[in-house]
Amino acid sequence: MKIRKDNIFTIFIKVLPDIFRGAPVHFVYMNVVALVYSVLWFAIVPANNYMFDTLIKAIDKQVSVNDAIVSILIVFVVLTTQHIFNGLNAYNNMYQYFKVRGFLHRRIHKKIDQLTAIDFENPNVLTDINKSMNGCENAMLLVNIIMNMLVFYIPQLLFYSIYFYSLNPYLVLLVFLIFIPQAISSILQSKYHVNLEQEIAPIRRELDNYDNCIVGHSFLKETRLLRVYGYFMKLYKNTQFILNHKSYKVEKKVALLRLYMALMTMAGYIGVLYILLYTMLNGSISIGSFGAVFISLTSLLSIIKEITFGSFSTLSKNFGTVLNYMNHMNTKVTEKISEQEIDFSKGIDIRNVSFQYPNTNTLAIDNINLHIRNKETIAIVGENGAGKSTLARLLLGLYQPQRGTIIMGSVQNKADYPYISKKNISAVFQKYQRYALTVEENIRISDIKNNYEVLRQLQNVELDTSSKKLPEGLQTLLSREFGGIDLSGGQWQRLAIARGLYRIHDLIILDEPTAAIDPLEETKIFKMFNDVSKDKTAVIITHRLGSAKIADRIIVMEGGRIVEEGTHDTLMEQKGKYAYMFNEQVKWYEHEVQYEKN
Ligand SMILES: Nc1ncnc2c1ncn2[C@@H]1O[C@H](COP(=O)(O)OP(=O)(O)OP(=O)(O)O)[C@@H](O)[C@H]1O
Repeated sequence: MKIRKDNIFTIFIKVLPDIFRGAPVHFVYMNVVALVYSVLWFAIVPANNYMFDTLIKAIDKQVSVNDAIVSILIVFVVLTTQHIFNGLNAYNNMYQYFKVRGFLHRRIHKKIDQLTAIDFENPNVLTDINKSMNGCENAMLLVNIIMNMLVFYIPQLLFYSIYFYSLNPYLVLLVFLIFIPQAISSILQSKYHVNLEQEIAPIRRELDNYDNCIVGHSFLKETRLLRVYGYFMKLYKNTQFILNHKSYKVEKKVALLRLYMALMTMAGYIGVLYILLYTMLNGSISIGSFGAVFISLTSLLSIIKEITFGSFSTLSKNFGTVLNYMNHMNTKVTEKISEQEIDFSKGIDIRNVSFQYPNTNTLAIDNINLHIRNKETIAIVGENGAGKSTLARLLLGLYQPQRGTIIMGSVQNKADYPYISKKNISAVFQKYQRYALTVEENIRISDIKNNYEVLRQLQNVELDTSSKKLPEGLQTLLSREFGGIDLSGGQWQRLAIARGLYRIHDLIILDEPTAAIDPLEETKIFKMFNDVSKDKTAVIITHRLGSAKIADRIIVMEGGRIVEEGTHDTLMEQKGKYAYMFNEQVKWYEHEVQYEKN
């Protein structure tokens, strides 16, 4: 749900509970301190008034020197207490900022966790996430600024108004005339900045992407080797130019607006001084009152400036990102039913399943029908882009098919069916993750509470755990960035497979996790995998057809469809696509062996 029509105050009401919940006691304490500070801030005006009048009377000997000293002391005490509360205020703001920021970040992460895998294939969702991270801190700022208005600035204006009214009612009118142009300016600025934020958020994400390509650790080796620094730098510069150009245009408009409004404020200021002088000269107010008001005018003007140029301008600049935060928190998430154990005794039924990625116009999976028997090992083969990984993700329930149903026991995966986390499913992906954790944590990450046989899984995948390779055994940290060691690509893949096997499962999917392992080793791993998965349902996706032979059945995919299926022998007899691909691979290996011999 996109929030479009909200204004600063309705958004304030909506985000207030979030900010309050982040640090409730502190929120109350902070605002009480700000209110007391507000009273003290104003108290200097009557204190000055009293001091000036007493000093003038002391010169005329109407009061004693002691009275004069007391009047100065009063000003001194008010000023000192003001400073103390100012410090308290600053400290409170800082403390509350860190506490609430942590709380809001956790909320955003929780929300992201509720999104489904397919949401992440949608660029708009990625943009929203990026924008909401900016927005959450600004949501905090928005609440703090408005609360500050309510407990500090508005009481100030009220005190000043009463005081000025008591001197001359016209003074109040003029003060508000100073304020109005500033308020109009702030509303307009807010509008400009909201529009700007909506426009530049995708550009900023693009810029971050190029930035990552230039300085990101994972890109470094490839970008250095390919010498593409210049290429990305050019893209970065162009995008930055567009971003800056759009921002400059809006900032220029805002600067002009502020200039006009500042001129109007100055006119009002001169008006107030004129009335004051006139009122003093006709004897309606004392010299002390004139002095106190004259000094307080500077203070009042700084308050109005702070409200409009400072607080309101910050608010208006960042208002757009707060809307993004709200939009993200209001994103409709697929209804999630807590974890369930799936009954695979009747196998898996894939019925008329079709699937299309967001923002594409072709089907990645095109009307697939397949029954996978319980404890069967299926190999899925096919050329790049045939739909193998997409089918795997549908089986895992990461994506929901737009048409058709996948039935696993009592659970169905189909459009608009509630999302269910599955307890007894495991997988190893093509792009598995390399966690900067210890070896043991890398394996146990999905089930950290239980201590199954980590070592056995490492032996299964034949990962060398000797002290030469892993100086601290299972507790060896795998990350150079944090002072640990790194593994080779093949070793990381073995570790990822061990992680997949470690998770208790009845269905396991290996989506080509063996690309960095040589063909002979891969066959060995698949044989081992076949042994340990005898009583499990297993799906293996591979490009090396020699490895597919170990499966009970081979599925050949092309253009999102199943074009052949059977055992290795029956498929070879059919002399179709599989036989062709297999023979081509054999020829290639024979050629490689011959080449090695020569
Ligand atoms: N995130 C995505 N967004 C849009 N289209 C996608 C996305 N991922 C895959 N596709 C498209 O869906 C089709 C199937 O892709 P898929 O990754 O399932 O193929 P595959 O058989 O696993 O390929 P490979 O062997 O190269 O891994 C392809 O046409 C691909 O371009």
